[in-house]
Amino acid sequence: MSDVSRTADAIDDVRGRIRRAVETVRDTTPMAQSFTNFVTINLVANAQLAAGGTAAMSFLPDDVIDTAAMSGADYVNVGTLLPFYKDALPKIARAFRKSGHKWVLDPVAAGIGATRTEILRAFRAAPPTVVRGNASEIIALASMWGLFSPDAATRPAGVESVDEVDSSVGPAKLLARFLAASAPQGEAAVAVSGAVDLVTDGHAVYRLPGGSAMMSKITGAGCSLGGVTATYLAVADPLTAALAATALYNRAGEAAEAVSHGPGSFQVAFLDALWNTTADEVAASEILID
Ligand SMILES: Nc1ncnc2c1ncn2[C@@H]1O[C@H](COP(=O)(O)OP(=O)(O)O)[C@@H](O)[C@H]1O
Ligand SMILES: Cc1ncsc1CCOP(=O)(O)O
Ligand SMILES: [Mg+2]
Repeated sequence: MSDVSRTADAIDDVRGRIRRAVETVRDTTPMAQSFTNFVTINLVANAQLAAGGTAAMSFLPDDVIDTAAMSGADYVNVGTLLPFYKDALPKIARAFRKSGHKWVLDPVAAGIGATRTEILRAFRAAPPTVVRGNASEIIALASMWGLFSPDAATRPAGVESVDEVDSSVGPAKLLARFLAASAPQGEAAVAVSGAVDLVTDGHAVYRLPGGSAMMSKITGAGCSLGGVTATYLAVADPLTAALAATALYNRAGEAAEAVSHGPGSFQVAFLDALWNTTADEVAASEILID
């Protein structure tokens, strides 16, 4: 078989898995619990509902750990931190590891602040199944876990990326391999968002163009993408979950841009589009494999 037909077969297989993940979420309404920031918590829950899942938000370790037993996967986002999170989050991560519970980490603003760095460093010993972030966050996390040495020009960012998605390919692959080697199921994924999104399982690199620049004019497009990735992770393998959520976001962003007039109406239209975009439309998304 030629390389071209092998790649075509691989893409067909990926498209089938994406379609099934989107349909299974809509058919089975899985719960994905979140421990997330105060800024965008409402959009995360609404996006999970619009994608077809259900949401549950909590910050208390005993509550999160008990609810995880009923949750297909969890979402942890370190965007806004409180002092007690320094103990709570590593405790929660260790409990997830012990029970083999799948979870998505969004390392918002990785590299900023001693408390955030301490929490993110602690996750190295009890790692997530999927990391989803912008390019700067992925580079910073891979660097603080000692998987990669950034050049002197790399600097910590706030919640917005200061790096191009392409500059995160190496760190994203190293991070995904580390996660897979630590995962009870032996599989993991890293998703990097931007104008052209990138998803990797540590071996293949998938690029997904599309979406809308308006997604960076509302707060929480990235956070809610992480929450919806957890919704798909409840029913699918990590790579499929990351690809399905990323592709759904790109199609929904385009649909919302076409009917909205600014950030306010864009957010409303975007939730409608998460609900209305079909599994076939998500699966037919342009996907380029390296
Ligand atoms: N310029 C852009 N063009 C198209 N889509 C974009 C653009 N910027 C961000 N997005 C989309 O917005 C969502 C959030 O990505 P991003 O803004 O990188 O996350 P974060 O908010 O965590 O920094 C993703 O679905 C991404 O594809
Ligand atoms: C503005 C802000 N500040 C702390 S968390 C947060 C939300 C970030 O959301 P996103 O990463 O989805 O843009
Ligand atoms: Mg973000």
